Amino acid sequence: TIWIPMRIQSHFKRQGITGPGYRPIFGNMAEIGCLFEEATSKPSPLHDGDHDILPWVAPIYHVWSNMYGKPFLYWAGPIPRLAISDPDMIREITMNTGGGSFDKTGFDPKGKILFGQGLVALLGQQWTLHRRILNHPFRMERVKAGWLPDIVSETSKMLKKWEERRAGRDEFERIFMLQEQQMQFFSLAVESLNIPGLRFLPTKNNREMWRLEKETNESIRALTRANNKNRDDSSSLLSLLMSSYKNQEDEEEMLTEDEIIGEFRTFYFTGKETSANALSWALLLLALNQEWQDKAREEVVRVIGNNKVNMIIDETLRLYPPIVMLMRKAYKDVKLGHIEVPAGTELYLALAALHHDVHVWGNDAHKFNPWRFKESRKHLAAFIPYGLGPRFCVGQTLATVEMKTVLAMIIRKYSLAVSPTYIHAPKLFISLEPQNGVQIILTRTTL
Ligand code: HEM
Repeated sequence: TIWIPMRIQSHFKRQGITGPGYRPIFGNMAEIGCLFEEATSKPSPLHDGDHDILPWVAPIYHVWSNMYGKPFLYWAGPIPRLAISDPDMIREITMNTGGGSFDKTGFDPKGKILFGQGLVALLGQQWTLHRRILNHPFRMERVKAGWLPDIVSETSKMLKKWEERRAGRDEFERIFMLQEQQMQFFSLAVESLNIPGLRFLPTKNNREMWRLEKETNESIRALTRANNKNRDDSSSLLSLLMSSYKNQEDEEEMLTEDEIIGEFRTFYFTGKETSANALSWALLLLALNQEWQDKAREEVVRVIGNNKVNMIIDETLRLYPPIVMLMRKAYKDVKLGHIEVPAGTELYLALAALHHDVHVWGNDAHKFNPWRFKESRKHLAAFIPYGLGPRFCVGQTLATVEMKTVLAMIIRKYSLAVSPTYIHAPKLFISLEPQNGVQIILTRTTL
């Protein structure tokens, strides 16, 4: 806790990389806590359509990169973290994830309570097996045949609810609600200091988390069993997860019931939070930019391709990426550009900083300008809301189809304006969310 971190710190210093100094045992955890608290205590201004969100959603990156330059080194307890936003380095790390030098960081056991033991958390052989199976339900043809009708009918129901202002609740909504409560506890646990063994003690919060976990698992188990009886709906995610697949050696591979529950919990979080928040940001940006709303509505009504809707979604994901940073770890001593990175260093890939980098995107980097996506990509790793390399988002096609459909259905029917009660406060909760929601005034279009 003293000698090794000091040695690593000097190793980086010799290469010109500095940062907030190491403090024994706790590293920079106290400063990180303060920076986040300060960031979330005040709303973010939204002057002249300026969406510079870094001070709010990645305050440690914003403050320390200005103080120490890029990249810089900070300490998660006794673990060194190198914070990076250089697209070449990010490409090298993400493309080579799982290849021996870099991989995801071992998953924080606290995360299990939210994600279950699903794809996001797995490494090595187990990840390869799950990913091979899970690629199937998310292919475009499956998304169109299996998910799109549900997306359309659920969105119609939502629009009807907006009109009728009433809410129903079935088993799926119950699981979402349980997961949302779990997220509050998860966030508290992540913000608090990592005391080994604390998560096993029957504290009030831990007991509540265990109860929620048990209830969620039971609800999913009930769904699985019901699905087992009624297997004609072969396109549902659950049925596809319960099917077997042939691997390259022509052997049958199948997930166990517990593995299915783990993946299902992963998807409740990864599938819902990210896309729902991205859609909220897209609605806000459209409400703030009438001219783009009109362009998109015209496109949707006349069914003339969907380039502008795509561009709007990409620009939303650039300005407000639901996943603000990716974490990796160097498992061997590696050379990253000109930097020698010792094994055990964690790599904080500052995705939001990359998306807002004026050197990559120009002086209007913080402005909403979907036109920028008309041109071909500047750099493979300049725009990576879904990640890059082998661990890129398995649900990307589903998310894109879902967001396009929902957005198109909303703007076809309503014109949007930001409510005067809206307070702009982007917050990194687990994904990037509007801290106080997005209040929008909907007016029925005459179309
Ligand atoms: C706007 C919506 C979404 C965004 C921005 C997003 C973003 C991401 C990103 C950045 C990663 C890579 C994480 C890393 O490299 O460490 C990822 C992975 C993942 N995403 Fe998404 N995602 C979205 C929607 C979805 C949906 C709809 C699903 C499923 C229903 C999903 C399931 C997953 C899973 C399971 C992984 C882990 C993949 C693996 O490790 O092999 N995501 N997502």
